[in-house]
This record gives sequence, C-alpha cells and structure tokens, in this order.
Amino acid sequence: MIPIHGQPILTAAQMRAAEEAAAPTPDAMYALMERAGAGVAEAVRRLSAGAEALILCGPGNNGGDGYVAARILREQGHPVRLAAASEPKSDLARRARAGWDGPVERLADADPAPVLVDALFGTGLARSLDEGLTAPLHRLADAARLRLAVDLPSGVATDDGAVPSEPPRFDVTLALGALKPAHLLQPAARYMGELRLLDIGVPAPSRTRALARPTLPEPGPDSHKFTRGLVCVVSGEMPGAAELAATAAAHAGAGYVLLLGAEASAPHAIVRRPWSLEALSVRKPGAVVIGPGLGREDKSIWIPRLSSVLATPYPVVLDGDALRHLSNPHSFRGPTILTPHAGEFDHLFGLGQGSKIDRARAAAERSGATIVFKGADTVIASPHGDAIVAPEASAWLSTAGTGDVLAGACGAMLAAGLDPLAAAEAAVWLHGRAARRLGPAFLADDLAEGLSACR
Ligand SMILES: NC(=O)C1=CN([C@@H]2O[C@H](COP(=O)(O)OP(=O)(O)OC[C@H]3O[C@@H](n4cnc5c(N)ncnc54)[C@H](OP(=O)(O)O)[C@@H]3O)[C@@H](O)[C@H]2O)[C@@H](O)CC1
Ligand SMILES: [K+]
Repeated sequence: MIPIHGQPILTAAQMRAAEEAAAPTPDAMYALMERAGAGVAEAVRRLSAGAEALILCGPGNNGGDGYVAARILREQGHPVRLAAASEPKSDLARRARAGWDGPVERLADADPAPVLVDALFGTGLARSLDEGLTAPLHRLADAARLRLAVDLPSGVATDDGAVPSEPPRFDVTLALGALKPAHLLQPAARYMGELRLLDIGVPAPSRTRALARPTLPEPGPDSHKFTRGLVCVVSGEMPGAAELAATAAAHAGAGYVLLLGAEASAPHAIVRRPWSLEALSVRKPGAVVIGPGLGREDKSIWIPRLSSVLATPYPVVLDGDALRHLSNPHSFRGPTILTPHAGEFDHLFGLGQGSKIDRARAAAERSGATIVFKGADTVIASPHGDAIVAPEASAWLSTAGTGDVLAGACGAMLAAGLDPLAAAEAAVWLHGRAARRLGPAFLADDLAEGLSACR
C-alpha cells in the first residue's frame, strides 16, 4: 500500500487503456486481477486483526477483484464470507468466480461481519444504483467495524467525483493501479477514508497527479534578503487582507516583503510604503501579489491600479477582488498565478464542461496563467496541460483570510524562483500542512505565522 502523494491520476478510460497496454492478452489481464485481489486480501489481513470479512461482489471486474481476494483469504485460513446480487457478467470476473469454492450469499439478506469489503462497483459504474443494492450496502457497512472499498466506494462517479448514489463512508479505500479523479475530487473524496494506492504493475503515466511534498528553496551562505525573493503586496480598501498576505509571504520564506498602500505598523520586518508604481518597480520584485482586500467599490482607483501592475514585467499572483475586476482574463504575458475560489472561477471562466480538473486545465490553457482553483479539493493547472490535485488538508481552512495567506505563500514561492506550477504546488502544500498542524478553529493570522514551522 503506497501513500498517494505525487501519484498519477487517471480517468476510467485512461486506466483501461493503461491496463490494455500493459496486459494485451486475457491471461495477462487476469494476472492484473489476481494482483489486485491479492493486494486487497493482504490489506484485509493487515487491518482486520483476524476478524471475519464479508466481501460484496458486483457483476464486473471490481467484483472479480473481490472473488480473488475471498479465495486468497480462505486459502490463508482467514474467516471470510462472500455475497453478490447477481452472477458475474465479464469473462475476467467469471474466471475469478470459478476460483471461489465457498457459498455465495444473497446480498439482500447477507448477515453482517466486522469487516466489510465493497467490491460491488469500481470504474465501470454507469448510472445510479438502485435501492436493492444501496440498502444492503449501507446496512452491512453500518454494522461493520472496518469498511474497505476496492478501487472506489460503490456509487461515486470515477471521472468527476460526483456521487450519483451516496455510498457509506469507508475507513480505507485501495486505489487499484492508479488514483482516479474521484479519489480526490469532492464530493466523492469524503467517502474514501484513508486512501492508499495498490501497485498492480500497470505503468500509469498521466499529466494529472496528486499534490507532492515539494523541495522548497533554501537560502545558502551567499543568500541575502533580495536574492531570497522580494515580494510586493498591494494593499487596498481592506488592508487587513493584504497584511495577512504579506505576513504569509514573509513566513513562507521571502527575503523581503514590501507592502504598498499601507500605514506603518508591526511587524516592522514588513516594509510599508504608500502606493506608487515607482515604489513597486524600484526593487524589481520577484512577485507582486494583488487582490486580497483590494476593494470592489471604488473601481476608478482599483482597476487602474490592477492594470498598472499587470503592465509590469513582474510575476504576479492575482487573488480575491483582483479576480473580480478582470473581465477578460485572456493571455497573461508573464508568469501569473490566479487563485480563484469557485465563485471567482465561475465569474472568470463560466461553468464549463467536465470535472474540476478539466475546467481548471481549460482555464489555464485559455488564460495563459497557472490556476489554483481553490476548495476542499484544490486543483492547480498550468497553461502547458499539467494538473495537480490536493487532497483535503483541513476542513478548518474554510475561514476568513486563509485565501489571503495562500496568495502570499504563492508570491513567496514565485519570488524564490520557482516556476508558477511549482510555486503554486509548494504554496498549497505548505498552507495545507500548516492548517493540519494548527488543528481546529485557528485564525488566518495563526496560519500565516504557522507557515515557517512547516517549511
Ligand atoms: N484488467 C482490468 O480491467 C482490471 C480491472 N480491475 C477492476 O475492475 C474495475 C473495473 O471493472 P469494470 O469495467 O468491469 O467495471 P465495474 O466497476 O466492475 O462495473 C461494471 C459492471 O457493473 C454494471 N453496472 C454499472 N453500473 C451499474 C449500476 N448502476 N447498477 C447495476 N449495475 C451496474 C455493469 O453493467 P452494464 O453497465 O454493462 O449493464 C457491469 O456489469 C476496476 O474498478 C477495478 O476494480 C482490476 O481488477 C485490475 C484489472
Ligand atoms: K468498490
């Protein structure tokens, strides 16, 4: 069982294609199912402390994995029962079924067991499940002490994370061969529990992957405050938000933070100057952060200020109100990161088609900017077609000011010389880690200060 960080994410069709390329004959394909089933059996053995497992098998290859796992557990003397709603329909699943010599109970009236293994449906779910399947699944899951989903909890849509039929909440989900979008995208992601990857020997290249622990830029003996990265944060109507972004940039490792348009106050390590384009340009910032608390009321001030920042050659992070002022955000010239939440994203790019990953990728390609489409399932997409999905870090991030902190962290990473995709990934990772460390009900100020301890 492999941790998911940095692992590739494949849609159902991409996974099928990868499996077909790796296993071009029926025997080779069946060998994959054997590996999947063996991995499920091993996980059950490790996690169940010898308790009886009940494996629910569906009609397709997800069910096939379940039959293999049941056979192996039985061979190893682990107490196991199996229930199904119908006979297998695929050739592979029939072959796996033939290897199980125990009874097959009817799903509708199967007795519960302390360990429930859901091998009803995986990537082949084609429509919502009927009551005859969901009712026993929930009944048996409610009675179990440990719930394990094979590949995906039955009822979630693989490619976009929708939930056509609400599954139970699982304790563990074993992603087979590769992660799928539903493992990380909401609302499906909340049903996964601990998510682990099972290697079944299928190379799974993808331009979409899970967030990885980044290599953060470290100062060396020759570094000084300017070479470590100069971040300029532009203040506006609500200066507290820009203060948060500036504090976050400093705690994320920037060597020099200049806050323009703000009154002098603590912390004094942040240099404050009245707004002017000259003040911004004199130090040639490695990144300009504009948007947190900028203001939407007085457009005659804020739109020209935003336009003048966008006309400079400096890398830029656009957040919050700056995104509201952009009406036609096509083709940014220099390195640019946009950090919209769902409302800002819809305002900028419309509702669009496909999953959150598809939408973020299309927006990045269209705008030329790296997009950090925020949420419990933040998606980062570059204009070159790469996408990174972050697992939910902490539900407590849904509090005022955390977006300002993220924008400041993005600025620090850009100013340290990372390209926009790497900068966004590093900032999202740092932000999530700091939030997890803080636990419940923290303030955005704590989050900004907490970034330094998480580097
Ligand atoms: N080599 C491989 O392929 C490997 C695959 N692996 C495993 O296979 C899984 C993918 O297998 P899969 O494609 O057979 O899909 P799966 O999720 O079992 O469901 C398809 C079946 O369900 C049925 N069905 C669908 N929706 C339904 C509904 N709402 N209500 C009722 N029925 C419904 C559908 O019927 P149909 O839509 O055709 O009428 C069909 O019979 C994958 O997640 C992984 O676990 C691993 O073993 C590694 C090797
Ligand atoms: K399943």
